[in-house]
Amino acid sequence: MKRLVIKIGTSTLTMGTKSISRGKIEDIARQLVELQQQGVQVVLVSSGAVATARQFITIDGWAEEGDLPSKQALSAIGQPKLMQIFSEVFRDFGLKIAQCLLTYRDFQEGESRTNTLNTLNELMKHGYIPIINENDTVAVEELILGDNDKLSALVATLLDTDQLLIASDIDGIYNKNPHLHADAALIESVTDLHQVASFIEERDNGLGTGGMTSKISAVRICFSQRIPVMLVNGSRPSFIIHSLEGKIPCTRFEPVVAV
Ligand SMILES: Nc1ncnc2c1ncn2[C@@H]1O[C@H](COP(=O)(O)OP(=O)(O)O)[C@@H](O)[C@H]1O
Ligand SMILES: N[C@@H](CCC(=O)OP(=O)(O)O)C(=O)O
Repeated sequence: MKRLVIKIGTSTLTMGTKSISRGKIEDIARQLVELQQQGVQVVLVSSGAVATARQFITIDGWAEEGDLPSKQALSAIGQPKLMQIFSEVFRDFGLKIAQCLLTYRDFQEGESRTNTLNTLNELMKHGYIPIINENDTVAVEELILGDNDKLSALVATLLDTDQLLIASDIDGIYNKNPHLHADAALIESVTDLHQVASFIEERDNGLGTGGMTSKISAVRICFSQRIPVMLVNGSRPSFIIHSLEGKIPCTRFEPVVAV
């Protein structure tokens, strides 16, 4: 594999708490060093701006506000602080990072798409890891949907990547929501998205709210360009390397290639 897009959600970065986990960012950095040594180019799509702001801002009422302008403002406050944490931790591992804030519009045919592609390619050519988030000041799609899953799929297709890896708070897709049914069984391999659509049963976890629905939509976008997707549990140590090596349970979405 030469190119890998990895989507890290708020629940992974916070390990389910209210603060960004430096330990988890170290875990990610350690794995990216290993991937770079194997010649893999990595792009991160990372959420966590709003959560980072909530960790630092104590203005009365604000941190708890759920309305869109408050979330946009929190994202603008938290994004540079989040990048500072990435920057400090990744520097200790010798990793070079860059920030790209994008919207869905930047992926439509035209100048923005070309500019985005050129920037990402140039960064990777020079060994920089692009860290992408939605530009929440000018677009609110992902703030409304509550995830960056679609954004990560758009990045994966733009870059014609070999694989998209989505880190979630769960090992993969089950035949029913395991938070609601103790006997739910993990589906390890999916080739037909119609087969799994009926397995989705959402519940709001209060952190990322995109749920399994947005993950399956992201897989659908990737399948349109025959890009495989792995859905893995970001709270597991070494979740990137171990899922790629088949050492931990996860769901692999493999597009069927016509013969
Ligand atoms: N069939 C299913 N299998 C697994 N998870 C499911 C299923 N249906 C709904 N879900 C929900 O999807 C959630 C994962 O998505 P999400 O809440 O967006 O987490 P994250 O932001 O960590 O990616 C699970 O915690 C679970 O509540
Ligand atoms: N772009 C915003 C929100 C995106 C978001 O909530 O995504 P996720 O944590 O993956 O469900 C942020 O960085 O906080």
